Amino acid sequence: MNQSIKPGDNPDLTEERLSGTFDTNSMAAVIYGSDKLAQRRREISEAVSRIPELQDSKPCPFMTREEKILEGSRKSAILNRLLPGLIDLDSFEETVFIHQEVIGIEGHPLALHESLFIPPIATQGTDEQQKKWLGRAQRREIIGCYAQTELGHGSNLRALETTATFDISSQEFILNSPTITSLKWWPGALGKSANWSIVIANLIVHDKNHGPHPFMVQLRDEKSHEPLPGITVGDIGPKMAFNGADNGFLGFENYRIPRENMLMRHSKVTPDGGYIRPPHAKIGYSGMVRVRSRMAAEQGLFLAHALTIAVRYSAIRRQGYLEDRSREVKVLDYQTQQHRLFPSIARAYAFIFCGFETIRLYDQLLIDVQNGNTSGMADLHALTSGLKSVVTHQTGEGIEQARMACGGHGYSMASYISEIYGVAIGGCTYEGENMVMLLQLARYLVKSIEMIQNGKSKNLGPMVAYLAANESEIDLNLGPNEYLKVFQYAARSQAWRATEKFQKLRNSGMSKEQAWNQASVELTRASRLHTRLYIMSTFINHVGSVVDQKIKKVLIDLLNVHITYEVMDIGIYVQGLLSSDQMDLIRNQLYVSLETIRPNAVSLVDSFQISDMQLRSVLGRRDGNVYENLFKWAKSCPLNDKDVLESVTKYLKPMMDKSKL
Ligand SMILES: CC/C=C\C/C=C\C/C=C\C/C=C\C/C=C\C/C=C\CCC(=O)SCCNC(=O)CCNC(=O)[C@H](O)C(C)(C)COP(=O)(O)OP(=O)(O)OC[C@H]1O[C@@H](n2cnc3c(N)ncnc32)[C@H](O)[C@@H]1OP(=O)(O)O
Ligand SMILES: Cc1cc2nc3c(=O)[nH]c(=O)nc-3n(C[C@H](O)[C@H](O)[C@H](O)COP(=O)(O)OP(=O)(O)OC[C@H]3O[C@@H](n4cnc5c(N)ncnc54)[C@H](O)[C@@H]3O)c2cc1C
Repeated sequence: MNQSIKPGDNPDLTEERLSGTFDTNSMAAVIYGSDKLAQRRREISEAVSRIPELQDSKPCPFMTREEKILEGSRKSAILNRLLPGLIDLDSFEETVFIHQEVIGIEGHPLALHESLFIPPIATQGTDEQQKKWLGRAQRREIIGCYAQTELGHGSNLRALETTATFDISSQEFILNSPTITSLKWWPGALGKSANWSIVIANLIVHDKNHGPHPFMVQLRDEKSHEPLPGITVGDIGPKMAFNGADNGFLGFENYRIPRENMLMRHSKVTPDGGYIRPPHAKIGYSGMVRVRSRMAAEQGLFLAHALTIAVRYSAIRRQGYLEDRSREVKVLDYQTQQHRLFPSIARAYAFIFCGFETIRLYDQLLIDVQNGNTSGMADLHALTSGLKSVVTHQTGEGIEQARMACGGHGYSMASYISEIYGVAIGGCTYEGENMVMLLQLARYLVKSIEMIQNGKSKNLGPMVAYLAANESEIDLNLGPNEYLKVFQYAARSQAWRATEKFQKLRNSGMSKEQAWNQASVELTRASRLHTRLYIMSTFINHVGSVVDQKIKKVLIDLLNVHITYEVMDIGIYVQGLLSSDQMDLIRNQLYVSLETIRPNAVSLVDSFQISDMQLRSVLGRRDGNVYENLFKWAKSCPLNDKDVLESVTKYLKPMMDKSKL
């Protein structure tokens, strides 16, 4: 049963919901990992909807940037007061969820406090440092951000220029931004809101540069909020989206902090200027791995937002005819519309399933690292580097298709899809530019193939074991596991092709760096295929583990959309494996699977259970009453406050008057 049906809804949408074959609350439990977690989301949405001061003061598209920041701060402050009665304060998921519900996706002053400021203190701070700052941060007595990227460098962390020089005599670090390009640039909440920051700076002791390390740095006076002497700070200006956040710039001039402000759980500077190395050279990068490990689920949900809007709207939008000339059809009945939307629904489910898996893997790694075992770091770094890149890219594509699927109204901010798109595609850049991260995964793939070449296949981890197989024929009776083999073939042959290209260039006498650069397009292709294979295999395993038979049936239908679409999409890589007859068969299976999923399309997006408040879309309203509300929305546009604007009285009217003879 679809739990979204209510009296007064658009009958076309009710019809869709009645045709669903499964219970949407049960599907939500599978999406979010348990009935309890799904139920908590519903309870929080319900509780928030009853609190008048948490409602939007006006639609976000009608707000200026200053109003967005003000509104985000107003709601953050109210939430901080109300949170203990609304959520489990120890749950990061609930904290993120309630902020997104109440404030939305356009960013706010605390958006990075929970995800980038608190975690480094908790994982890289010593027990004393945690005692000093963690409680204050959690109670929000201080607001923090994460300042790593600089005007001149974001990707290449080795080239960061900010310095933290240890002064033994005063037992302080002296922070400096020696050049214009060394200004910190981009950190969210830095511009106007944060008064503390984790700052990544090159640690210099006795004239030796030990590379980037994290420091706790106070930026603003805790009473006046004025920048402290030696600090230059401000907002970097409007962005493509995410304008409720104040991304900022930051410079230091001989700014001193106590020795105890370097986060010293792993690397240490002793009072006499001794340097103690961390147990793994890249342990300081683990905050980034944490965020990347959460991005697949986060992005899957961005895609889910856009699809909820586009699928619901496509079910109430009637345009053109099929057989019956007496009534126009729902645009959702067109095969092209289904082909545009349904594979993305499948991807959204796949990304969320994968995303919860990588969050679990990260949590396990954290425990291992705290116990001194860093052996899993390289694997998770490679996995999350590829996953964040593929998922953000495909999410962006899917959201843009969802916008176009809504025709003209998709282009209006009333659909809200452009904001979702703008925020989501930021993910292609932040936490590691996608190409750069694909190349990180490629290093891992090349190393794996080199192990095979050196006769050490048995040392390969489970995620790359397929690289050593030798599949060259596929059974025509294609089930999920055969599709997986097709994908393995594609990923494997591309990984070998790219590696061999790199090796050939090396053998021709080229330097490692040049050879890598000349092979890099092929290498990024290998990384994408490897990651898409991982997503597919996680999806298959997840569906296999579902117990509720009605849910399992529809997930198998969705999986069929996914695997057929994905294999068609990589046709060029499987030409040596599949005949044109086999490709035709797969193409037809895709069309059949689109038809099979059609009656459940609305129920599948309803199962994401994204409330109207969170969706902030006139087109995507749960009740489907779009047209009257679009008219209401347009009338409430501030431009319509007056019939005759100054633009007319001051310029257009005099121009027209002058033109009259
Ligand atoms: C309360 C409110 C809560 C929630 C808010 C609610 C609603 C919000 C709604 C929506 C949110 C939406 C959007 C969010 C908005 C904003 C964005 C958020 C965050 C963005 C933050 C940032 O962007 S922070 C900056 C991130 N920067 C980067 O990612 C930089 C990328 N570069 C790098 O990571 C590195 O430079 C590098 C990895 C590319 C290269 O590093 P390096 O040169 O040092 O290494 P090498 O390439 O030489 O590699 C050497 C070997 O090291 C291995 N390696 C590298 N990294 C790691 C690692 N992390 N772990 C393990 N191993 C690693 C590498 O593989 C090499 O190994 P070899 O064996 O091959 O030698
Ligand atoms: C919305 C948003 C929020 C952000 N929030 C934060 C934050 O809170 N804190 C923070 O510190 N930073 C933040 N950032 C910054 C972000 O992390 C960086 O912008 C990102 O890591 C990319 O670095 P870059 O800007 O230097 O890109 P560049 O590296 O300059 O990328 C430009 C081009 O060069 C290519 N390129 C670069 N290096 C290589 C290479 N080795 N091989 C091949 N191609 C390469 C890239 O692929 C890209 O096409 C944020 C950015 C955005 C957009």
